[in-house]
Amino acid sequence: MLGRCAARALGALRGLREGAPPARSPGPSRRLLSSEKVSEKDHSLPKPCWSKDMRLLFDQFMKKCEDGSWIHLPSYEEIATQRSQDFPTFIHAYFPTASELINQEKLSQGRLFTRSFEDGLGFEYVMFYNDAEKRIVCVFQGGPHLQGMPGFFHGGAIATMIDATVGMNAIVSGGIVMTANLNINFKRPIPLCSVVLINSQLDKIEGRKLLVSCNVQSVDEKILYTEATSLFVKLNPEKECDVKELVLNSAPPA
Ligand SMILES: CCCCC/C=C\C/C=C\CCCCCCCC(=O)SCCNC(=O)CCNC(=O)[C@H](O)C(C)(C)COP(=O)(O)OP(=O)(O)OC[C@H]1O[C@@H](n2cnc3c(N)ncnc32)[C@H](O)[C@@H]1OP(=O)(O)O
Repeated sequence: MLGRCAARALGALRGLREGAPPARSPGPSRRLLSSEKVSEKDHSLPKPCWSKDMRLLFDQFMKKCEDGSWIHLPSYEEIATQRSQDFPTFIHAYFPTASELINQEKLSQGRLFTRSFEDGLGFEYVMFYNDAEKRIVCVFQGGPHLQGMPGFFHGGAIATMIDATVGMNAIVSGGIVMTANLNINFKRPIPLCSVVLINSQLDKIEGRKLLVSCNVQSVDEKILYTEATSLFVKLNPEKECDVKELVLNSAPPA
């Protein structure tokens, strides 16, 4: 049985994408621009650009999902709740001072950074969650536009995927969190366009703080490329209940 946070985060991930209507149609505070083209594609499913290693690992983990011990996490270009009319309310509740600085039009163009590249050129990845072990494994295939030193991934690209993986682990365990601290040891350079496994583990929850660690390994687990520890902090707990209800429970329009 999934915990409340995990169930809600998974609901938010799947939410509006499975045929369910949005909480309310976009109102004056959240009009879609004509230039907006949001793909509804679940990017965590096999694509022609995925390598043999990536497909093999995807199949292996999907097999592990059959008994329910692992869960495949879908992934879209924007989080489901971002389209809700209530999203600006959500932003304001959590970031009362910063919300004035956010341009609503630009917000409506927001895309998840890791899903904003053309297929195969940037971040191709799929995550699997094990609730009993509080683990998330990310199978990551980086594309040629993530180059740093010629022939290798840019450290910032690796940091991004680590943040996304440990961040997802913290979200499913803690709800709405932000990265407070991320420490990375780059031990070996990662060859460009290779597939790696990012193994993350929730180590501890101390009040609002969640500590998550991870390593990045080659698919045969023989090379340890990177190790990281992170601290996530749950946001604004006093306001969490009502805002979470508002944003995450997508009630159909009356
Ligand atoms: C909307 C619905 C969501 C559903 C999601 C569903 C799907 C998601 C799909 C995709 C998501 C992909 C995942 C991506 C993850 C990426 C995450 C990020 O990159 S976040 C961006 C980078 N981070 C930031 O910008 C954060 C900036 N910092 C802050 O906003 C604040 O500092 C804070 C982290 C929020 C903490 O501030 P706050 O006032 O709330 O807390 P305190 O300062 O009082 O601290 C609390 C506690 O923590 C300790 N702390 C804080 N910071 C640090 C630190 N850097 N190092 C060590 N300790 C720290 C502090 O000492 C306090 O401790 P204690 O209570 O013991 O005193």
